[in-house]
Amino acid sequence: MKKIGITGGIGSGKSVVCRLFQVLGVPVYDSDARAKWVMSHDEALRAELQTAFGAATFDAHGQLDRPYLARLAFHDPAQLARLNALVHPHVGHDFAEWAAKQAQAGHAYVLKEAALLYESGAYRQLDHIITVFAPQPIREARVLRRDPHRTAQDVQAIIGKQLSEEEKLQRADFVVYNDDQQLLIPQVLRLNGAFVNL
Ligand SMILES: CC(C)(COP(=O)(O)OP(=O)(O)OC[C@H]1O[C@@H](n2cnc3c(N)ncnc32)[C@H](O)[C@@H]1O)[C@@H](O)C(=O)NCCC(=O)NCCS
Ligand SMILES: Nc1ncnc2c1ncn2[C@@H]1O[C@H](COP(=O)(O)OP(=O)(O)OP(=O)(O)O)[C@@H](O)[C@H]1O
Repeated sequence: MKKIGITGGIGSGKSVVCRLFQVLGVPVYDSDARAKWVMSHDEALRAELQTAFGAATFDAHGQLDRPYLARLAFHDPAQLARLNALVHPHVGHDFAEWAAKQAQAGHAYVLKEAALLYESGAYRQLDHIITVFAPQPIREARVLRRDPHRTAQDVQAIIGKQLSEEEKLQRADFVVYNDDQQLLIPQVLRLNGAFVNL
């Protein structure tokens, strides 16, 4: 079973493209969602996060305070590096377990969706990488529509923490253009046809 990564900057449309693959029956691992899950449920990681970022990391109900962590991490490279170093290894193990189960179920390939496949080193666990590309002004407008709590500066700060689109395009094995010019479904169907025969 092939493990294929799918990445792209914030607002590029990774989740939308993954939903199309899911419609075709392809299992998709959502790294963002799983990162949040392990940060909330893994007791050792919770303790490490609290030590690193203080009592305010979890609210009075024990829930992860994401806006607090976002303020810390997306505006301070040292804090972000610390957060990544704590969380990414857990996501890597969680993905390996998940992928082993999918292999037993007989799937030809699975997708791992993550904003940070190259930055986190996760690409090393994968056979091929797809980059979803959209120009920055389109990405910013999409995120501001999707996340009303974020300002344009917030989105630009996050973009500044991610690898440039040029580098992602250069390193990718496959590209999906989600630039409001090219149709998505034919691109996904073409890739699916290629992946089942890899
Ligand atoms: C800092 C946190 C709590 C902020 O949560 P919040 O709900 O505000 O934002 P959300 O998770 O939806 O992220 C918004 C977008 O920011 C980008 N982003 C997320 N984490 C990172 C990161 N570590 N570095 C750069 N960009 C990131 C992604 O494009 C993401 O979709 C959260 O992003 C987090 O826990 N990040 C660390 C884990 C991680 O690296 N996840 C990404 C893939 S494994
Ligand atoms: N082709 C498109 N046409 C219209 N809206 C789109 C298109 N692609 C994505 N969107 C919208 O743009 C927003 C961002 O897309 P999506 O959440 O898939 O991005 P993402 O790459 O997963 O972002 P993030 O890194 O933040 O998780 C969503 O609200 C989505 O519905």
